[in-house]
Amino acid sequence: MGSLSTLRLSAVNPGPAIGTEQPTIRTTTGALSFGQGIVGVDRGGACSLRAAAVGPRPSHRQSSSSFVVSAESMASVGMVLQDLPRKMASLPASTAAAIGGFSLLLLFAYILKGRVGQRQGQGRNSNLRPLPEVPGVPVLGNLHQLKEKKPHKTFTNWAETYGPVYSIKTGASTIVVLNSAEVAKEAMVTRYSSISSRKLSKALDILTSSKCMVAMSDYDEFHKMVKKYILNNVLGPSAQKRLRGNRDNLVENISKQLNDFVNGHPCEPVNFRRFFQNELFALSLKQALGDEVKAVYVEELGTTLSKDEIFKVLVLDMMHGAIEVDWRDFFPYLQWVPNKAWEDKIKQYAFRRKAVTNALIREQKKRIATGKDLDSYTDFLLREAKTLTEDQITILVWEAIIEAADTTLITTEWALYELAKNPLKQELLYQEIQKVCGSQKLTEDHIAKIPYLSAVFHETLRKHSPVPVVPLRYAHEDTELGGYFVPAGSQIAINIYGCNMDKNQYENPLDWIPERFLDGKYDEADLFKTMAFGGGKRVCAGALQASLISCAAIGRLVQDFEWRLMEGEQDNEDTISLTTHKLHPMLAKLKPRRSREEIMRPTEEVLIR
Ligand code: HEM
Repeated sequence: MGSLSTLRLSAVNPGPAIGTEQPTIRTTTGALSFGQGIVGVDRGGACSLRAAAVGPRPSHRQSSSSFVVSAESMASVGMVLQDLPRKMASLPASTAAAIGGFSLLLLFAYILKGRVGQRQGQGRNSNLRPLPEVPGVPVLGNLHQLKEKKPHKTFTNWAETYGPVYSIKTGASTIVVLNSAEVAKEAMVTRYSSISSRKLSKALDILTSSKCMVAMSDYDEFHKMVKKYILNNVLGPSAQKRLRGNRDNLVENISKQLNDFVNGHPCEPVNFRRFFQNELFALSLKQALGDEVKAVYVEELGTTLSKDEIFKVLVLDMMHGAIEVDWRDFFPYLQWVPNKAWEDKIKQYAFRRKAVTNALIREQKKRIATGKDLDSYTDFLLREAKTLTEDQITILVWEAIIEAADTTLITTEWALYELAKNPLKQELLYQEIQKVCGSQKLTEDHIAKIPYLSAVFHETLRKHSPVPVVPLRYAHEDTELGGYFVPAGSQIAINIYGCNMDKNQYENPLDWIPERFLDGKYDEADLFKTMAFGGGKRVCAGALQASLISCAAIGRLVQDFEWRLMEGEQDNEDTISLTTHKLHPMLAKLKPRRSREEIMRPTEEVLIR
């Protein structure tokens, strides 16, 4: 999919939730509240995050085949662009010559198109202002200015000059970039009916099997159905309650492993990511499949893969695949130029992902055939999702795995980094924890009683927004944003990082100050204080799980250990990848605050609530 011709306009038909169980969370009345946008707000302020129904749009995916990718792993077009100049340089000579021969023609077409476009835009809606444009060069537009690896930062810098809403050109495409919470909210909520679809890069089209997953689909019947499935079975409040044991085990295991490591290697720094990543991946497999996975035989590859190798195929390789550049994305009129090596590479990623996910599902089918049912997404999909094809089930199971395995890690690592860097704030958090927990081990039951813990979590999401740019949306009809005219065919980049760095919204936005969320402006239970989870009908389905895991882990690991950064780690804040992975894993020195026996003893039943 992904071609314009398949987009259909559909009138918004606001309706009740569609049996989808969405987290019910109190929302703030503060400036960042999406109120009626995300959902309906009741009089008491309780806000249930329901996806309102939109007029039916036929699903084109019922028979599509098998490729996927995660929302978090495909955030920004700018990241995709980072490699473009290198890729162009490595083109075969014949291709390069063909492109060179076309450049004059393209230049002419570009100028002509720009003029006509301007006239059309003004003619169509003369009441609205034209968008400010970041000056670029003919043909490339602003592509050459997005070479560096952090487009969200470039976008934020441009906002200083051009304001919170402006347009850029990436080759032949126009992208409207939004950098303030107010205008982002307008795009996600008020104007959603005009910009509810996505136009994917070639790589993403292959890897998502033409938008065949919750996070990458257009807002249609398929999306509503599969979002309901994932919420009811994995991510909604009831499912999270049922799956609580997995999260408790994760926190318990990490604390014990860190303690063993510190006792066994007292002089070595701790690479927290190594422990957390492993446990988080185990949890994501358990939630998706029901069983623990140590290894799996993959018939199509003729080999048995270990858990680490499965992680590589299902998570790491797919992240790389998602940012592979096909320069033809920016110059659709050059689609005819072959790029076979590139296509083969992406298809290979997709093939391996499908083979491994199918092997994992096959194991569960064997289990189910013995009469052993488990509370898992796979069990549900195989049993109940009769309208889905086998390939679609493969993709949806894979989606649940990759989405759980990445962004929660990023948030937790950055939070512990900030706490290790700020000993006074860490001490404050520790004191708050002890006041509430005493000699009990901190669990999820304590989180609501420790506002400073929640403030640490939200301030980390704000400063280190794990998905810095929302996967691009697409305006399928003329619309407006921030009082500017936005022509049909524009792509919309919501720069979450830019919104969270807005000086009008946050004082000293570059500083990490959890206290800013304790000043009474924000409802403590509001999961959406910052823009980090997006908003509106496409709000992150995993926000509840991410906050439970991250808060419980941060709290417990500060309760059990004193964290200090290793020498030289103070300003090690560089990021990599589409999500804001810390480029260098945090290296910390840990000092246990309790005896080994205390850390190893099982967690007590907690009777708070
Ligand atoms: C701190 C952690 C996380 C952050 C910051 C985050 C952020 C986001 C953002 C910004 C979006 C895009 C919203 C849009 O397109 O407007 C999104 C979508 C989504 N996320 Fe997350 N996410 C996190 C964790 C998770 C987890 C743990 C899961 C699942 C296990 C998950 C599942 C999803 C799904 C299914 C969607 C698509 C929702 C839709 O299109 O309707 N996320 N997330």
